[in-house]
Amino acid sequence: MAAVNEKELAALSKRVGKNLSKHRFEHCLRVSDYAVKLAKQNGVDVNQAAVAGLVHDYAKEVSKKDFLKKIDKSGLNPDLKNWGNAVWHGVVGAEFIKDDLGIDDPAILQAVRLHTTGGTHKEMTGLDKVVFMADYLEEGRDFPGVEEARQITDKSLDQGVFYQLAHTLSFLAGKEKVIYPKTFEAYNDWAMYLKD
Ligand SMILES: Nc1ncnc2c1ncn2[C@@H]1O[C@H](COP(=O)(O)OP(=O)(O)O)[C@@H](O)[C@H]1O
Repeated sequence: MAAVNEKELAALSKRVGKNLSKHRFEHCLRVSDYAVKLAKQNGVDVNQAAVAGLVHDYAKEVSKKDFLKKIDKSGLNPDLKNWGNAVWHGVVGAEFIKDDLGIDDPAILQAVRLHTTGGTHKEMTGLDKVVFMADYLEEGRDFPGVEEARQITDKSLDQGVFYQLAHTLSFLAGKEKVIYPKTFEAYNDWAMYLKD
């Protein structure tokens, strides 16, 4: 991707901020910063990391009605309609980012699509992993184990991805929540990949 200068990033940031509450926007700014840090550590394009981190939750506050409309308009799999905001804001959110913000870099859009669910080790690019982990580890996060997760990720981005998948599955199951199957598939794939 062409380099994004400070001015372009500031303009994008303003547009993202208009679509989000203050606390959500501040999370996006921190995810962007953490994504840049992880990108530098892992030889990933820093511009793409900054932009993908900034926009990853752009659609987080979109209404159910507008998500359902977008699924139809963008020709996405109608099965998505059976899910909710947790899945939509990434998978369908990428369509809002393309249509409203004019971001058409497929690498950035994919990182947004995968930022909640993760994906298999073959599917996830360095950028996808950086954004997935930055969302989990940004400086405002304070769940038990976050420091351990940061240390693991500093040593190995792949181990960080696996840690997050395992802990998110266990967290959601502990709360008896519905879990999007892609995350199970991703977990099994990473377990086989890293443990063999
Ligand atoms: N595989 C999954 N299936 C269903 N819900 C999930 C899954 N993974 C995460 N979630 C939940 O979706 C919500 C959004 O998560 P996430 O996208 O990681 O946060 P953010 O909104 O900061 O980007 C959280 O409540 C999280 O617990």
